[in-house]
Amino acid sequence: MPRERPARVPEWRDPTAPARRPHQSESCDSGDSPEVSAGPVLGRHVLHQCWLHSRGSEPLQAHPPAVLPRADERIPCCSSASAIVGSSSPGRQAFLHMTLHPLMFQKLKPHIFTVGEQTYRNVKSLIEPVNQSVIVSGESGAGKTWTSRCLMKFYAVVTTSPTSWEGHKIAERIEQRILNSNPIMEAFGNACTLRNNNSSRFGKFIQLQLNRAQQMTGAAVQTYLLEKTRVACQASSERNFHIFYQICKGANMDERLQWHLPEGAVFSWLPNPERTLEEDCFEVTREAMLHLGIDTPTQNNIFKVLAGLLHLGNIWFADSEDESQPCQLMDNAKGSIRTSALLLLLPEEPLLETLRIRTIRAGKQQQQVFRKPCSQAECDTRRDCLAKLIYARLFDWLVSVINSNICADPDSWTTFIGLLDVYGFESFPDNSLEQLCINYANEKLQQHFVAHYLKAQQEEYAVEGLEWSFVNYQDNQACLDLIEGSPISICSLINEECRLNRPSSATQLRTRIESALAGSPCLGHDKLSREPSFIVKHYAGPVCYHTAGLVEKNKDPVPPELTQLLQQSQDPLLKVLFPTDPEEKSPEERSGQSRAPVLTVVSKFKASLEQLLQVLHSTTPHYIRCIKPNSQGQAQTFIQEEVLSQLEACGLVETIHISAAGFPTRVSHQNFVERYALLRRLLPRVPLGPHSPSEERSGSSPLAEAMLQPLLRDILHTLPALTLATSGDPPEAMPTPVHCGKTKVFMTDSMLELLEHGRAQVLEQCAHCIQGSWRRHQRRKQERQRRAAVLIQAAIRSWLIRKHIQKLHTAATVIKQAWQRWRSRMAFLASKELDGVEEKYLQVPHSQSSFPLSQAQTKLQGAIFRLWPLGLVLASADVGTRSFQRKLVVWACLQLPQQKHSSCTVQTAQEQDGITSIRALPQGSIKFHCRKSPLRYSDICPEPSPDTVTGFNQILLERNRLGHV
Ligand SMILES: Nc1ncnc2c1ncn2[C@@H]1O[C@H](COP(=O)(O)OP(=O)(O)OP(=O)(O)O)[C@@H](O)[C@H]1O
Repeated sequence: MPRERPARVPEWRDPTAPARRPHQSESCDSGDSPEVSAGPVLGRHVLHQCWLHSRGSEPLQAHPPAVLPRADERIPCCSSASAIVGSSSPGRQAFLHMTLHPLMFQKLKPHIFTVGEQTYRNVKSLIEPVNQSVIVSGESGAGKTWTSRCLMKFYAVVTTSPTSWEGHKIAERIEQRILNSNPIMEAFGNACTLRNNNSSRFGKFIQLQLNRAQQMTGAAVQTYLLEKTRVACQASSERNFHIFYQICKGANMDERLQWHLPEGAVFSWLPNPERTLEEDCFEVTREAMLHLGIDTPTQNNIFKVLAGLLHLGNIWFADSEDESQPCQLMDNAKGSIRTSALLLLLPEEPLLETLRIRTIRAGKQQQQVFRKPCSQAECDTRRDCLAKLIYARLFDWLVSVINSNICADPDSWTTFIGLLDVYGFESFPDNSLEQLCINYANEKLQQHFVAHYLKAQQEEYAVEGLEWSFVNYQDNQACLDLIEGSPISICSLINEECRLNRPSSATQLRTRIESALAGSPCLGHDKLSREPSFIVKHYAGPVCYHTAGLVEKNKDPVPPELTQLLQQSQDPLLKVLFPTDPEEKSPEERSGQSRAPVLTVVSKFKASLEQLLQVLHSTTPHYIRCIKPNSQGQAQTFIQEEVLSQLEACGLVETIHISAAGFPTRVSHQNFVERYALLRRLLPRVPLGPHSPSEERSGSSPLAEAMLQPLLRDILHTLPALTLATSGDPPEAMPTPVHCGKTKVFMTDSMLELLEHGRAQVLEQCAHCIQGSWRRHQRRKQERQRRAAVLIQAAIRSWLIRKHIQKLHTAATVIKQAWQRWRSRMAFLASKELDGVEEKYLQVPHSQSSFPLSQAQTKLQGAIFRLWPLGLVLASADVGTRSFQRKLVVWACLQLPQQKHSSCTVQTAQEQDGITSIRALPQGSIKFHCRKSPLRYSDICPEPSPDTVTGFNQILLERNRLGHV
C-alpha cells in the first residue's frame, strides 16, 4: 500500500488577525535553551542540522556550551566522523537547506555539545517529560561510540557539583568511574572489523542518573545483542575482541607462564595478531577495571579464562569414519585441550567427552539418557558454543559489575539522561539473523522518531495558532507488522521453526514466509537470487535476507551438558558465571527443561527492545545521526554516494517526506521581513508613514513586533501579484501557500520558491538599475576625465609652444640685434668706403685719367643726372607707359650719353665711362656710381626685385640690366 501523504486544511490568514488558539508557552516545547533556539532562522527539513567534516581537519567550531570538556579532548565535530545532529522539536532547531538559502544558513554549526546542553537544560527546567534521551545512530565507523564517549565527558563535566569540596570529590569519583567503564566495555565488546578498527559489537544504553540538583550520582549500562560468534569465528581481515590481543601482547612473563601464553604462540581464534592498534592497550583496561572495583586477582582470573578460550580454539577433531565412535583429537590438539582444561579448571576427560558426545534425554521425566557421538562438524560447533557461552556470560557479568559500581542508590537520583548507541541500518550482500535484528531495531527507532516528530510538529502548529489537520501519514507500521506482528510475522515464523525442533530447510522457511505473509506490502522476493531468501522493504531501503542458517542462529542452542560441564569448574569466576544453585538456573537451562516458550535470539531481542522503547517513550528524545564522509578513513575526503546512502539509511529522506507534507519552511517574522521586505517594491508606491520602517532599517536592526506586522502585511499583499506573474494562475487557485503564525511564517515549498523567485526578480531589477547607474556614472566620469585630459594637454602644449617661441624670439632678437649691428657696421663701412672712393675718384685729375672727360661729356652727364629720376620713375611705375614705349623712355633717359658714342668715352665697364649703376645708400642718399666699384662692400649686385635690399648700397638701376627694363 503506498504511503499516503497528509492532507492539510488550506488557510490564508492575515498575520495581524488575532490568534485562534491561546498562546502556549515556548517552554512546553520540551524546554529548549534560548541559546540553541537563537541561531536558526529558516526551517525546511526542520529536524536536522547537517555538518560534514573530514578526519581531523578543522578545529572545534562549536556553539560553546555552558561548560566545555577539557581542552585536550578530541571533539567529535571536527574529526573523522561527520554528523547530523538534530533535535526532534521542529520549532527550535530549524535550518534551511543550504543550497536554497545560503544566506540563511544557520549561524552556529551543529555540535553534539549543543544537544548535550539542550538535554541538560531540559532536565533542569523540570518540565515533563523530564528525562531525556539521546539516540546516536549511524553506520559502523561513523562515530557513534566516539560521540557517546564525548557526550559522557560533557555530562561528567557539566554535572559535577560545584557546591562543596566534598561533593565535588564524590562527583569526580563517580564521573571517573563512569568514564572508566568505557575502556572495559570497549576491550570486551569491541573488535577490529573491515569498516572500523574499534567497532562496537553490541548495542548499549547508558543511563546517566542525576539527583535533584542535577548532579550526576551514578549511571547504569544496558547492553544489547553482543556479537558473541566473533569469539570463535572471525571474517578474514577482521579480528577477535580486543581483549584477547591485549592479554597476548600485554602480559608480563609471570602472567604468560600462568596463562600459558608463550611469546609467539599461535591461536586459530586470534587472526591478524601482527596488527597493532591503539586499542590494544592492556594497561588501560587493567587500570579501568581496578577503578571499577575489579581487583587484580579477579582480573587475573578473567584473563586466565580468556586464555583458556584461546587454547580451546586450538582443539581440532579428526573426522571419524565410524559414526558410533567419537571423533579423535588431532595430534597437535592434545596439548591444547589439556591447557584449556587446566586454565578453565575443568576436568580434562569430561571436557573432551562433552565436546564429542551428545546426551539425549527422553521419556516423561527426561530420565532416559542416550549418548550419541558427534560428527566432526558437530564437535566443532560444540567447542565454539562452549566458548561463546563462556564469553557471553563473562561479558554480561562484567556489565553487571560495572553497573554495581557505577549505579547509584535508586533513592539518590530522580532524573536521567540516556545515551543510546545502537547499530545503524545494515544491508550487506549476505544478510542473516543479525541484520534482521539490527534493522528491526532501527525500524522501531524510526517509528519512535516519526511519532515524536509528528507530535512535535503538531505541538508547534498549535503553539503558533495554526489550524492544522496533520493526518494520515503512514509510518513504517506495515514493515514492523511484517517483522514482529501478531499472530503471523517473520519473527513468529522463525520462532515457530525453532519450536518445532525439526531439521529446518532454508527453502521451506522461505516458502512459509512467502505464503503466510503474501499480503504484506513490505515483503518482496528476489527472483534472481540462487539462495533461498526474502526481501523486506525497510524505510531505508529493501534488504534481502538469506534464510539459510536463520533458524539455527535463532535457536542459538546451548547443549545442557555444556552448561553442566561448566558448572563443574573449580574456577571461581566460572563458578559465578555458571552457578549450580537451582535458584540461579540459566535461561538456557530453564528453556531446555520446561515446555515454556523457547527463548530464541529474536524473542530475547524483541523483549529487550520493547523495554528500551518503553524507556525512550518516557523521555524527550534527541537524535544524533553520525555520517561517515568516506569508508577509507581519509581526511578531507567526501564521497557523495556513500554519504547519500547513509542519509537514506538514517531516515532523513523519510523525514523530508513528512516535513514536506506540512509547512516545511518556518521563518520567524523578523527573518521573513528581513529577507522579503524588498518584495514590497512590487506594490504600487505608497509614501512610507512614520510607522513604516525603511527597508534599510529592517535589514540592519531587529524590529519590534508591532513594526513587523505592517511590513508582513505588505509583503503578503504582494503574493497574489507574484503568483499571477510567475505561474499565470489566479491566486485563488493556489493551495494554502503561506500561513502566519504568532511568531513564525509557515510556508510550503512552492511558496518558498515563489517568494525566492520574486526576490530574485526584484534583486535583478535592482541589479540592472545599479548597473545602469554605475555605467552612466562611469561614462560621465570617463567623459570628465577625457575633457580634463584634453585641457591639460592643450595647456601643456601651449605652454611648451610659448616657451619655444619665447626662446625663438629671444634668439631672433639676439640675431636681429647682431644683424642690425653688423648691417649698420657694414653700411657704415660701405658708405664710408663708397664715399671715400667716390671722393677719391672725383678728385682724380682728368689729365691723369686714361679716359678724360670732355666738356660735352660733362654736359651730358649733367643731363643724365637731371633726367635719371624721370627714367627711374618710368621704369618702376606700375601704370602709364608700357612695354616698348616705356623702354624707350627709360632708355632715352639713361642712354643719352650713348647717342654721341664717339664723344663719350665712358661706354663700357672696362672703360669705366658713364654711369654703371644708380645706388641708394642705406642712409637714404642716392649716389651715382659711374664705374665698376672696386669697393669691398658696395659691389654687390642686388636682386631683380626692386624692393629687395641685399646690398648695403642699394643698386637702384644697373646698366647691364637696363636692356631688360
Ligand atoms: N569525532 C571524532 N573525532 C575523531 N575521531 C573520530 C571521531 N569519530 C570517530 N572517530 C574515529 O572513527 C573511529 C570509529 O568511530 P566509532 O568507533 O565511534 O564508530 P561507531 O559508529 O561506533 O562504529 P561501530 O558501529 O562499528 O561501533 C574511531 O575509532 C575514531 O578513530
